[in-house]
Amino acid sequence: MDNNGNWVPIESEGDGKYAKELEVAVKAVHVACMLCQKVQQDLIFNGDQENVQSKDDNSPVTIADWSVQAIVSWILSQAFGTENVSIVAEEDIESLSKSDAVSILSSVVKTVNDALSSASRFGIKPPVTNLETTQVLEAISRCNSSGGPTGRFWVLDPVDGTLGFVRGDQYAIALALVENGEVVLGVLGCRNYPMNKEWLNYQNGYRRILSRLTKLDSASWDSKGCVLYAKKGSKKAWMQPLLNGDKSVASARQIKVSTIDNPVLATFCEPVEKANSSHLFTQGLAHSVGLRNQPLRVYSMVKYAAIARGDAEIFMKFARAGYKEKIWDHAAGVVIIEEAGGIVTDAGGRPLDFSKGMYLQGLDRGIIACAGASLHEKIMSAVDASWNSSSL
Ligand SMILES: Nc1ncnc2c1ncn2[C@@H]1O[C@H](COP(=O)(O)OS(=O)(=O)O)[C@@H](OP(=O)(O)O)[C@H]1O
Ligand SMILES: [Mg+2]
Ligand SMILES: [Mg+2]
Ligand SMILES: [Mg+2]
Repeated sequence: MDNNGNWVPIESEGDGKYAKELEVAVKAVHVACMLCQKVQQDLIFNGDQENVQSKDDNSPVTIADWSVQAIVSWILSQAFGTENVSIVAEEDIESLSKSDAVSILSSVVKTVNDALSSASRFGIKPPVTNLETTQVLEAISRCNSSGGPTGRFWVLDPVDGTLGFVRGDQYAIALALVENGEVVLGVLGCRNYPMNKEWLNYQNGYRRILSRLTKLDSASWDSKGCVLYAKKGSKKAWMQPLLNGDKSVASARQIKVSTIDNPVLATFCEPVEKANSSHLFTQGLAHSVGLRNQPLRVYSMVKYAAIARGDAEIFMKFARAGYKEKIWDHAAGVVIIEEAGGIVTDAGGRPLDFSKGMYLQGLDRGIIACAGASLHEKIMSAVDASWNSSSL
């Protein structure tokens, strides 16, 4: 919102640097949110379980993950020219190209073309004719950059929190632009994170609220969700309601982190799965710092969105020893929190390093994001005090 409390359009953001990149990225994420909503609805309400596969590490991947990667890659290439677009992204086409994946591949191609046929509602020019299977596979596999310290590349997590996605819960579409090792733009699409924060109350479970609401009023489910974005150095982060496709440019309002700096009043969020972050360690840490509120366990980078919007004050992730964090799980969220006024570092207080390829190399123990410096210092000291006695 501007100083008078009005919503302002996306074009008014900043000095014009990266303006086209931001505009295209935000539109692409809106299209991707629409695509995901349709796939999740089919998955949950029609039980289309054949559209969920298991990767070698047993983590899930769905037609939405591949379709979003294809569509974002295609939109970026159309806007900037294939030769100018380099993308580091989570998915590849190995399993999609196998002979037993014919049906899932055709679902991906159909999902991509269906979404592209509605893309003009979001200001994206669709292809003249439907994309062929080979074009879809090519768009997915073009996202094969390995990142690094120089030049410009996009970082895409087509569906972050795929587990939440298949469970009918929270997930995010995360797109960032990195230049010379620094994240310069971040966009997060949170289809199931309403503008109104009450819905993030995990003690009730998103899915339960969803099913109750869907019975009562399916129209209001359709209008939920938000897209957050920020440009490095602007000191501003923005939130748009998800477009229903009736306007090509939505207005946005500025978001800021919470002003709460007293741990007694603060809320921390963390991954839902114990396998992804030690709940035992954060429980001890929370106790020692004096955090009283129950942790908000949320799938995906919606946790970063919650900090940036001021709905929670602390995010912690302590993965098991040996796990290497991927840049696409953090890039967009980090710049959005920082520009909203917050701090994101590893447990040693160093900024996350996006310049060393697809992994966050040299990460010290875990990730700590806070609304303010005083909370951040308290958490870091508590980690130091309890680390050696932990089994991490
Ligand atoms: N073992 C392990 N430890 C830590 N992190 C892991 C691990 N395995 C996977 N991942 C990555 O975690 C991403 C999901 O993180 P979340 O914070 O959403 O976790 S949770 O589902 O809420 O528990 C998830 O992102 P998506 O694959 O995009 O869903 C993974 O990149
Ligand atoms: Mg992810
Ligand atoms: Mg993912
Ligand atoms: Mg995954």
